[in-house]
Amino acid sequence: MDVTEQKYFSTIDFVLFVLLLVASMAIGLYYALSGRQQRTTREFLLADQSMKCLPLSLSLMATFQSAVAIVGTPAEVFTNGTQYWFIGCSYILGLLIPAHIFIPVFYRLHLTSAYQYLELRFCKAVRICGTITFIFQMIIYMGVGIYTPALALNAVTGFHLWGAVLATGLVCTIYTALGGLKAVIWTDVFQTVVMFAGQLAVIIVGVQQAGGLSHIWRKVIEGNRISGIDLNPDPTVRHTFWTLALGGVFLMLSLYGVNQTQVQRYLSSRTEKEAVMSCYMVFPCLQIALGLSCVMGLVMFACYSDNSPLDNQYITSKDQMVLYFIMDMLQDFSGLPGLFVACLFSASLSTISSAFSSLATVTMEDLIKPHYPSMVETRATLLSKILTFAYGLVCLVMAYVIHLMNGSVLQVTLSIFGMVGGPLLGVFCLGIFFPLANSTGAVTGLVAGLVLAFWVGIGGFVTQIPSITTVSTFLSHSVFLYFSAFSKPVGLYALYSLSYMWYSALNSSVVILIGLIVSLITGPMKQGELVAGTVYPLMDKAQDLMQKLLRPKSCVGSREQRVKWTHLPSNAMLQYYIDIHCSVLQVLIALCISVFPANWYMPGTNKWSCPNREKHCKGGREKDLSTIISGCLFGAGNISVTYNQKSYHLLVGV
Ligand SMILES: O=C(O)CCCC[C@@H]1SC[C@@H]2NC(=O)N[C@@H]21
Ligand code: NA
Repeated sequence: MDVTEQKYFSTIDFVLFVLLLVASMAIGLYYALSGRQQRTTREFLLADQSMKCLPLSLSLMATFQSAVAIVGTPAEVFTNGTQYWFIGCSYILGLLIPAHIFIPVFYRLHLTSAYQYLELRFCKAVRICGTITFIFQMIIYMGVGIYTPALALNAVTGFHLWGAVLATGLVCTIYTALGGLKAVIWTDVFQTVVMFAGQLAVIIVGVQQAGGLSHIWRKVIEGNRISGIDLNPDPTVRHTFWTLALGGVFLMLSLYGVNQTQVQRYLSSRTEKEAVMSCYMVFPCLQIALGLSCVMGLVMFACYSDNSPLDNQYITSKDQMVLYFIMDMLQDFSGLPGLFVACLFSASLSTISSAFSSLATVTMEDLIKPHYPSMVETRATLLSKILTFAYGLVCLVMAYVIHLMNGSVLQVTLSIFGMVGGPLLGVFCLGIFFPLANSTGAVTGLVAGLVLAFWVGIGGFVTQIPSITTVSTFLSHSVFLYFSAFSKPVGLYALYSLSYMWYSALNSSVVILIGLIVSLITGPMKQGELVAGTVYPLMDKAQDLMQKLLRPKSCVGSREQRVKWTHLPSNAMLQYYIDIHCSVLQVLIALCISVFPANWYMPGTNKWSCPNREKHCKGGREKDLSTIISGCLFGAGNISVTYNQKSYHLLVGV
């Protein structure tokens, strides 16, 4: 970044940033000194199982909303348009399945660590593999999480890079190590408020600075940044409706279904019902967070579409775009840059603190306690605190490693989730949905899934690097050039060019497939061998649901079966909630289809019609029959309200 363009922090900006760190530390210390001073592991690691659904839902959302999303999503929208916004469609199934399948299974087994489930269902080896895989995933993720905001801040305001990393890392480690999960959850709540406030303030002022909504809308339409629904089924296309809405479901399940950081929060809630409700309440929070960062990307595009700071070399990577936008457009509003930086670091702190506490929990519960069963509580808690501190230092080292890599932080992060979280999701699904799966199958599947994941993930990464350094990449590159002559990557290159949004789906499916095959070969589990409660009766539940749908009057299933599963939110409300969600989604999709210009994939003709880029395409906007049908299908939102056992269907055709 050239010196003339260097922007500096005003005093009030700096004060706001320091205030955030002090407030976070204060909340952490409050919980360290209040209550029973975090004396037992149940209190330190599970917040005494006293959490209510509101703070839980904000903490659940904050955990996987780090500076990566705050910086990476606007950069994604600025560069590629709003296609990424469709990942919001994956939040419905991505939260409903955890709420009604994973939470009931984990909560009723009274676990502390999600990986205890793997020992109950399979054996200790599977649990250890799962724990180590999780530790690996979260250490990398923490590195990205702590490095991203410091890098962005340094690049634009000259703020000392490692000073910011150290400040964040130390503050976070101290309040997490002292205050435990309760401190982490309440600081997450505070930091979520700062995150939303910061983004909203910047958008409001940014819209005004960019010349108002109508001007922004015109620039964005001209720049074709409002991407409609891209129904292209090709899995190698980076972002399509399918890679985001479907591939995204697997990504969400790996995070909100089986990731220890979230499972620990579900287990820290007072009752199972509170945990389910907190999962439901995450949905609007995630949609707001996604919407705010996408809108910020559009506002940025309206400001810089004709003179992008990337082109004039003011910044080196597109992930610095957001900070540049803040310092360039909002420089005169002293305090606003400071508020946004506080928002950025809130995102970072809330994620890293959650990662620390979950890492300390699994290390304690899965790797240490089994070897020292007679360890007294106070020593175990002290050890957990020391572990938290140790992970803090590991995180700083990881930040340096990330410093050496380069590339879009959002894509790197989601790829890591897919490569590591995907196989973990697979082994949990193998255990929960397939009673015949045995331990050999689980271990083989997990290892095979991880090997494939890294092969495809790194292969995909390598084949995208333009600079050819070693012979092997040279070979792969020249081979790639050879294949690309056919305009469609084939064989290995089809695998390498798979969209990173499919990694979670591919890897979890491979783990399940291999796990089942190996289990069948080595002798499947007998029904009697299963530990009660470790398998979700998918078939009976599906049968129940079908019967309920077909015969709404009669209450299906025997009394104890209904008791077993119906203490979740009452069926009527649940039914209502699900219907409203699906209907709203369908109407939304129909609106997108009918309102926004879209690239239509003409199945069978391998042709595209691109409506508002007349200059490029011949025939203007012709929509083929299948698209119209899909539009109507999506459009017919059927809002069915179930009220005291009678259901009223309101057919909304768009
Ligand atoms: O921001 C991060 O730290 C990670 C990137 C976002 C992770 C996924 S994307 C889908 C879901 N929505 C979120 O806000 N986070 C998760
Ligand atoms: Na966060």
